[in-house]
Amino acid sequence: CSSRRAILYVPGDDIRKLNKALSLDADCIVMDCEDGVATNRKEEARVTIRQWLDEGRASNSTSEWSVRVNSVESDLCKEDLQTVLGGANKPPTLLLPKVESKEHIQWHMGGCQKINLIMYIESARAVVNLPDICRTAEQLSSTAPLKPAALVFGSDDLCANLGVTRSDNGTEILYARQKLVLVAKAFHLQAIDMRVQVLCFDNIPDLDGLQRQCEAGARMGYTGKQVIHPVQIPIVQQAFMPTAAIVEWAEGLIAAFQEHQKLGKGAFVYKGSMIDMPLLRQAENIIKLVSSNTKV
Ligand SMILES: CC(=O)SCCNC(=O)CCNC(=O)[C@H](O)C(C)(C)COP(=O)(O)OP(=O)(O)OC[C@H]1O[C@@H](n2cnc3c(N)ncnc32)[C@H](O)[C@@H]1OP(=O)(O)O
Ligand SMILES: O=CC(=O)O
Ligand SMILES: [Mg+2]
Repeated sequence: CSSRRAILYVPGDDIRKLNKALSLDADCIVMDCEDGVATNRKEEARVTIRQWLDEGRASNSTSEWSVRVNSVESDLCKEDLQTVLGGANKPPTLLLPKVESKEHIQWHMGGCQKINLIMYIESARAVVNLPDICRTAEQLSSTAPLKPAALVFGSDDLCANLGVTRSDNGTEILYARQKLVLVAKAFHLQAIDMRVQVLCFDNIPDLDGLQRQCEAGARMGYTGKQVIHPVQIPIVQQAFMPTAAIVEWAEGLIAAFQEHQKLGKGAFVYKGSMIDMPLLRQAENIIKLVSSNTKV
């Protein structure tokens, strides 16, 4: 499956921004019913999203047009699901915020079309229960029309839940950020990183800061990031795409590895480094990442 590098939030009730998103190149567009939508606009958001799906408005877009519903514990989730999934044209991916326990994903949906499920981890309870949540999602996916696809690190809600004042690099929530990647990999889920908290000074987004945070996330094993503004999309997409030099290194390493295997050598030196099986796996990861990213 292709990985979602830049996932862009668009408030589901904001038709101007939805139209704008048609011209953008985000990997995944999240039509939001949750925190980007005012409480008195929730119905407007779900109805607008249903209309977009019914009319196939994004059918020519190369982005994945998905929907974030409200959390199971809000009073809004059931109605969101009924409206958003209650038509012939279903979104390919559903994002479920504030998943806290396995009980939150033990809910049912009608229909037989498989829908990707992206789960938000954004509270202390969710971080503690994370393996249990993923295991339950995996088990349910054999019978439910849901296919667990990714975990999102919801740093804003996590900070609010913990009472944390976050610095730019997020040291205060590093443990949770790393735990999410670890558990995601254990359950073959994509790990999608936190959004940058500070967007701008005088309305000029801090794109260098964004780039640095993407690179740090990529080093930790994240392969995508949440964004809220169009200018952030290309920075994120590029940061989560290996450079040509790295791809060349990986291809060369794989070829050299195969040659040395034929010679009966499991370890050898390539471009000044000792290479053995784990390095081959790293090189294969890079090639896999390139082929799973359809947009450049
Ligand atoms: C923690 C979380 O859960 S994050 C998710 C919840 N938050 C959100 O969804 C916020 C999403 N982002 C936004 O709503 C906006 O970017 C804001 C409110 C922060 C700023 O909006 P604006 O003041 O309109 O920004 P700005 O003037 O720089 O926008 C430039 C252009 O990009 C468009 N744009 C801005 N953000 C978005 C977006 N998220 N999606 C699509 N288009 C957008 C604007 O409509 C404008 O286009 P236009 O001139 O053709 O109308
Ligand atoms: O939903 C995202 C978050 O950071 O909270
Ligand atoms: Mg959140």
